Amino acid sequence: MEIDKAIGESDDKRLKTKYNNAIFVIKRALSLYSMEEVAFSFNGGKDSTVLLHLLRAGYFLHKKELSCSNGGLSSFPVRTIYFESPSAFTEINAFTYDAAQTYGIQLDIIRQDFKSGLEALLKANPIRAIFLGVRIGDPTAVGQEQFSPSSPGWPPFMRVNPILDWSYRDVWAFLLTCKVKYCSLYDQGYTSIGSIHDTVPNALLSVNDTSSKEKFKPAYLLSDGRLERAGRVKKNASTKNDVGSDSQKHEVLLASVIAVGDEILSGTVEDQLGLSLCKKLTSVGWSVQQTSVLRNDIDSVSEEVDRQRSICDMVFIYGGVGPLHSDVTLAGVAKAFGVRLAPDEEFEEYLRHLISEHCTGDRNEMAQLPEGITELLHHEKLSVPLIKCRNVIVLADTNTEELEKETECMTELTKLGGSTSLLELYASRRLMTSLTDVEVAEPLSKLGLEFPDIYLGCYRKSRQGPIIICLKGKDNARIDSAVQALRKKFKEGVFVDMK
Ligand SMILES: Cc1cc2nc3c(=O)[nH]c(=O)nc-3n(C[C@H](O)[C@H](O)[C@H](O)COP(=O)(O)O)c2cc1C
Ligand SMILES: Nc1ncnc2c1ncn2[C@@H]1O[C@H](COP(=O)(O)OP(=O)(O)OP(=O)(O)O)[C@@H](O)[C@H]1O
Ligand SMILES: [Mg+2]
Repeated sequence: MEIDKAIGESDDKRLKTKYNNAIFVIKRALSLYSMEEVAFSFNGGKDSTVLLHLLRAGYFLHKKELSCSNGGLSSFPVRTIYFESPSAFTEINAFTYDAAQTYGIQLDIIRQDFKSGLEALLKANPIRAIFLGVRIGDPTAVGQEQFSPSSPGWPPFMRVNPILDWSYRDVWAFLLTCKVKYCSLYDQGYTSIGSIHDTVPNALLSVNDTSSKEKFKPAYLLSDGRLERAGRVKKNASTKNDVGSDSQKHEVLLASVIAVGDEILSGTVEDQLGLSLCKKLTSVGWSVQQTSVLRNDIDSVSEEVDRQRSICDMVFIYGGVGPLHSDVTLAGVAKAFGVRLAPDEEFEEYLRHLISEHCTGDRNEMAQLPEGITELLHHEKLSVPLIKCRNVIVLADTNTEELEKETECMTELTKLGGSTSLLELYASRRLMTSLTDVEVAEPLSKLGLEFPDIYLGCYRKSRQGPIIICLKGKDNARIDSAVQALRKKFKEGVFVDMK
């Protein structure tokens, strides 16, 4: 078996030890569970590529011990699952499919989020253990051991993590020693690969080059493995420029509003907060790009937050914040940023004042916030500070009065020169006209070209009713000039100012 041979012939003692330990875990799992009861979660990343070859070797050695191996390994009998996502890199997809073909893997493609996909998988198959390429430095590895039952709220299975104790260096030592193929992105400076929305090449591997295109060294040259996730950042400017070129032009900030609540989806509760928030954001000149309602489910939250934070300036999320089992919003936000939830002493102090007598146990679950990315924004009118995780604001409101107060404070914090533009104030004006849409269409689009920095919106309240034109921009003077220019295009008096 070529993998076992390559490691056997290597002089790297550390790698040999790591390999032997991982093989031990794999053989143990293969003797505890039958072939039908195990699965391998493979995603084409470097860690799962390591695991693929360890499993091939481990299976071979396991069979050999049972003396039923004929010495070869033409197909790989462990059920292999791949959660394919539209936001995966094409190179990752291509490598995953390619590896499956090369090593005779029957790949089960799942196009659902992890949790729902696993639920369906376990319902249809007798799977009891799943091999994962999780390593101790991963945010999701916290608290895990080589054999760890799935977390509460997840379908029941054993997570088997044979390379839990492997370092970044061990991973590359293995892949290079065994001379196995890995995804091409790792040769282009990517060191840990998430979705296309949150992954860029690791700047620590950047090569200064005179040509205009930035070049990167391969991943195995990263000297400090602790920084492997340095490329897991929001593609801040570039993503937003790509998707929201409109917003750049109009200089209007883009917002996304996310509600979390099974009861909203089932129609049990009417979502008033979303409506109020959209009104408030629009009134201060923001453009709400999308509103969405999600289930109380960590993966649903993290996937949506991940998507929205890359295309909007600010994401506002509410619902699912608190101590209940269904309160998964903060965990979802943490996961979207690839960090863990960790106790926040400052926040805990506020909560202690607020709910001290209701606190049970020695740990306040509500005081766990996304680690390293959370900023607490204080305002004297708020009993608990606002939670801001980069460009995601987590609102703890339960009704519109609370929301009103919180958004007021956000606006004030900005006026006072707060750390970030939260609800930056914009100028806006609305005009009403009884002209037909055909009459206003062309002059309006010309106006848009003359005033690219002004957002122009149009709507009518009924099919026959008057048309309302909204102008939004950074200052009143610019809006006034645009209104004047519009008026000049028509007879006097056809546009009436609205309050
Ligand atoms: C097969 C499988 C099982 C998982 N089981 C759990 C689990 O029990 N608990 C949990 O919190 N996350 C679980 N996850 C989610 C992972 O912890 C993690 O979010 C995922 O691997 C994505 O990592 P990334 O965001 O760094 O790409 C599981 C994922 C997969 C693919
Ligand atoms: N989309 C997916 N489909 C199947 N398994 C997955 C998926 N995403 C993650 N996993 C499992 O979780 C493990 C950890 O994921 P993680 O992203 O940390 O590592 P990786 O993708 O193997 O390597 P890298 O850190 O370079 O991205 C993977 O090795 C794999 O077992
Ligand atoms: Mg990955």
